[in-house]
Amino acid sequence: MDGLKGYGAAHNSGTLGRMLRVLTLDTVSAQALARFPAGHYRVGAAIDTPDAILLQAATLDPGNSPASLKVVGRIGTGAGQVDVDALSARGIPLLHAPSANANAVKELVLAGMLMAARHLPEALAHVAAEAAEPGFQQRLLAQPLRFQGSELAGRTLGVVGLGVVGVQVANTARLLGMRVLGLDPFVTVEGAWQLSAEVMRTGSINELYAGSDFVSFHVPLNDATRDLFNAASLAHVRNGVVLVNFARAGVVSSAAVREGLADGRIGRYVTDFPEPGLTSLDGVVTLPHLGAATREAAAHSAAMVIDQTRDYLENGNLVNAVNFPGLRMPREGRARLCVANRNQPNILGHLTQVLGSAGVNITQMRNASLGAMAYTLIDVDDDVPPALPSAMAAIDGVLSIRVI
Ligand SMILES: NC(=O)c1ccc[n+]([C@@H]2O[C@H](COP(=O)([O-])OP(=O)(O)OC[C@H]3O[C@@H](n4cnc5c(N)ncnc54)[C@H](O)[C@@H]3O)[C@@H](O)[C@H]2O)c1
Ligand SMILES: O=C(O)CC[C@@H](O)C(=O)O
Repeated sequence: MDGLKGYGAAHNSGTLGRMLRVLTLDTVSAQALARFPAGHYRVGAAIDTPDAILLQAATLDPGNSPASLKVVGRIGTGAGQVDVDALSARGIPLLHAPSANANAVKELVLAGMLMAARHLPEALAHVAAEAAEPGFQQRLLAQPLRFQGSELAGRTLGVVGLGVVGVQVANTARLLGMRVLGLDPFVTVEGAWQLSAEVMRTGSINELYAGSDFVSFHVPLNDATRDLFNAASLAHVRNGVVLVNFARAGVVSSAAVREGLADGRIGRYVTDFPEPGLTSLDGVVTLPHLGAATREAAAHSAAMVIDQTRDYLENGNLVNAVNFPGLRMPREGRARLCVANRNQPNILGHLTQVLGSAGVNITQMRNASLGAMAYTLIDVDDDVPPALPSAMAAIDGVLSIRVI
């Protein structure tokens, strides 16, 4: 049976009139879970027929998940181990917390720059090696300039990608007295508003390389950004540049890093992603993907995802979905219809026709699309007749429908 489009499955009449059920597949802090009001939600690791699933690293096979499921919240950034296409096909949004870890990443990027500028990995290794032998204090203190480094203030940082992390890195580097060059051909209005006016825009990535002592990458990995830094980039960098990569391993070509380190055009490569053939090289500082690994990022992320999950279940509002557009509408009227559908012609026409035929008057309506997916909120003045949701669910392209 296609329980997903049927009235009794994807349609959830009277969401607020009954206890909502949230299954947690990973540990979520009790403090964050307290954001679900106890009188209205049952939350736990052994909840059957859940309305929502919360997870962080757990794998979710949407094909095997319950018909009652209406939304999945991922405590983190991006889809993690979730099959997004399979969720989309069921009209189920996957919510995440894209900005919750930005401060954590920014702080570690700065730590990475300081590690490189002050030769901290070598200094720490030296202390550890010396400490095994007697008299180490005198020997260590007798060589104050052995690890002489340079300060960040006065140096130039190039930031590639001015999204939530890149903007924070750029702004904080300015506060530390660095000159900052930025590049992002697709910067959002929000990103531009957040960015310090003292960050200088560059016209091309090679111009950014040519002017920077440090280059930090903050772009997503996709076909356009794979090997964004490559062998040809080496011709443009300042001699001894420090490359910082907390984005994804594939954004910086490991072959180009090896070549640049060998002839000194790259002074250091600081990365959050261990890679065979790179991690053991002199000049490479590798962290084990620690960028977002703070208690604060986990707490912000859980709080954001829980609030968004509640807003979706209680009001149908969609905020930070990986697979559906954002859409919010203040509540009006007696009931709200929430329709997830494919982005194809005339679905709205069919929906309004079904409503009109049932004599139900629309108070207000909003629709938005993202790629192949669309989402529609319809507030109505009248009670929704019991047969109406199944009539809507039968429209070609409608993936799920709820009445709340
Ligand atoms: N190390 C970690 O733990 C960690 C944590 C969070 C994010 N990340 C990585 O960092 C990346 C950036 O994170 P974010 O939250 O700032 O993402 P974001 O989506 O807010 O920002 C990415 C920015 O890159 C820009 N961009 C895309 N293609 C570009 C190109 N070719 N040149 C220049 N700019 C380009 C986009 O316009 C956007 O502004 C993520 O995609 C992820 O891969 C890593
Ligand atoms: O949320 C996550 O799983 C990690 C997010 C972050 O570390 C990333 O690398 O994008």
